[in-house]
Amino acid sequence: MMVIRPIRAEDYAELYDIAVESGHGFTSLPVNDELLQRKISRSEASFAKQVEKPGDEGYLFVLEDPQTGAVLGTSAIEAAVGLEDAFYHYHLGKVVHTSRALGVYNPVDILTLCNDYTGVSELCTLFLRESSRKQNNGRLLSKFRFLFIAEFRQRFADRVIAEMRGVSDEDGHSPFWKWLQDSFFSVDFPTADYLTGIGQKVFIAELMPKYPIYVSLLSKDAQAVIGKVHEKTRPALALLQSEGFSNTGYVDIFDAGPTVEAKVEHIRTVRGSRRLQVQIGAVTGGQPYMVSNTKLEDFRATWLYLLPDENSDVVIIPQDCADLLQLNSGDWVRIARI
Ligand SMILES: CC(C)(COP(=O)(O)OP(=O)(O)OC[C@H]1O[C@@H](n2cnc3c(N)ncnc32)[C@H](O)[C@@H]1OP(=O)(O)O)[C@@H](O)C(=O)NCCC(=O)NCCSC(=O)CCC(=O)O
Ligand SMILES: NC(=[NH2+])NCCC[C@H](N)C(=O)O
Repeated sequence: MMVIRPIRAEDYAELYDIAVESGHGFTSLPVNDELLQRKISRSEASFAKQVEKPGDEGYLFVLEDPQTGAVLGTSAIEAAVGLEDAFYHYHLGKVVHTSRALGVYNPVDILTLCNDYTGVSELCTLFLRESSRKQNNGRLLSKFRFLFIAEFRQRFADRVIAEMRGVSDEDGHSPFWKWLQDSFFSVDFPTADYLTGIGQKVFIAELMPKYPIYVSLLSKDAQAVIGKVHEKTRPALALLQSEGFSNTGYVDIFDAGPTVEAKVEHIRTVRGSRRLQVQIGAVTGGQPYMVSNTKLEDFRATWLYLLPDENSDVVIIPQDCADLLQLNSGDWVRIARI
């Protein structure tokens, strides 16, 4: 059994290793000591804070192997984006150029710079170390966040997005950025992505093309990757799609990776989750479920086989799981199918 828990200061060295492993285009984990330290302390403060509505909180979790204490992956939720500084996207829209007299009808795609997602919650920083990409680790690391959101609903907005990493190669070359770089910026993609990750985003407003861009005027290579995800990000996208997330035309301004969104009330795990009271005992058979306790700073989640009764508010949890999630008989848990 693996366990999800809030990140702690002692996890710094492992978070640093994960930042290195996550590679180019992984905006939220730049390889920068001070920034990674700050991410941990901001997360600790967010879990400790009294919150009535979403603000500048960032909740960063890790997946731990309780047998060894090793940190196997990370997963995070930003309560509300774009409240401190502007949060940009391109929106892929259409205009129709038509002339009845000439019998011409030309629908064309355009990209428009916008801040439409200001104030929404964001899922981010999903990373599982290669050797742990097995069993339900990846599913748990992505989906437990919906148990947390359902449990602490007032801490999040009504809409949730995730920016999926777009196409770039091993050396950090992005076909979409290449076009922007040649025409408007002079820095390379890893530099632009790094500056964004450490919060130095002013250059975007200063240098980004302000007027809508006709997609047909971009290089063919740039056009080909609009709305496409990085090969290694396909499983992350599949997991969110299975929860009902979809793309409505918004793409990343640097690598044109798709942003997906869902209303909290429509997210499959949020809708299907149940709050039940714990009875400790043996479980044989059953179905795979995610389970979390209902604590904030001591939040814990895992997955295991359970046999919840549709008509009862009580669920039987085995002792080892109760220990892992810090549960006693009579405590409340939230469960959902994984
Ligand atoms: C995302 C994870 C954690 C997922 O873990 P695993 O790879 O073990 O997942 P998995 O269980 O094997 O696969 C999850 C689901 O994706 C499907 N799947 C696997 N490979 C696929 C592919 N090439 N194309 C389409 N679907 C694919 C599987 O069938 C499965 O669905 P079924 O179970 O239905 O069969 C990992 O791949 C990872 O760390 N990737 C690299 C980092 C990364 O790019 N992270 C996302 C950045 S973007 C971000 O962070 C924002 C998004 C977010 O926070 O959620
Ligand atoms: N299009 C992008 N590169 N967006 C960033 C993707 C990575 C991921 N959302 C993160 O937390 O960093």
